[in-house]
Amino acid sequence: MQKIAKFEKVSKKQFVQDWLDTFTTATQAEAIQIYDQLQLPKRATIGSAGYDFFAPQSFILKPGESIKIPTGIRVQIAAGWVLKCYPRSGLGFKYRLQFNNTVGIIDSDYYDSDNEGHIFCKLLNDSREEKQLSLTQGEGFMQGIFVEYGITVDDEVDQLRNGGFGSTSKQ
Ligand SMILES: O=c1ccn([C@H]2C[C@H](O)[C@@H](COP(=O)(O)OP(=O)(O)OP(=O)(O)O)O2)c(=O)[nH]1
Repeated sequence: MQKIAKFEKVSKKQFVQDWLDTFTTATQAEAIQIYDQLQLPKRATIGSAGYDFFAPQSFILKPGESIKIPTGIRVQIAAGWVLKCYPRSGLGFKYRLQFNNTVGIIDSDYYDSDNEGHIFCKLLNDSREEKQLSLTQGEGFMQGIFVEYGITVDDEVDQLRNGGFGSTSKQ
């Protein structure tokens, strides 16, 4: 198996800033407490492809509701690889849990961006059976899979990334 990546927590400063931007009623003390309890993503078994990301905080999602989650995690990825994030299958089966952006693509050069490569996720409870999703802090909610990719033979891109969603189209 090729070892091509390493998960880390973003800095406490970055996490607190992003947490308070996202949850405007949260306090700094709450954000610090959440940061201190963050766990790095893990695979459940030797044969699992997906690294489970664990909920930084408990939350409830009613059908039709969505939530943006600053995971507190960044990842160093070798060139030529990408991390693709999906909802955990069990939550998909039970609640049709979706990402607003369908799949989270985490590029290797996101790590060096101005938000430290902080991975965010936007979840939607798309249940058609009026099922409310209740997730406890520390429970897995998304899985990330490292995938190798290629580029075209005439690819000459030389632009550098600095930022999250939509950053390369802003320039
Ligand atoms: O669910 C996601 C998807 C993306 N990202 C981060 C990592 C990724 O490297 C960066 C840019 O994402 P993407 O390339 O998918 O978005 P874009 O809107 O096309 O932005 P860009 O113009 O920066 O490529 O945002 C997340 O944290 N969570």
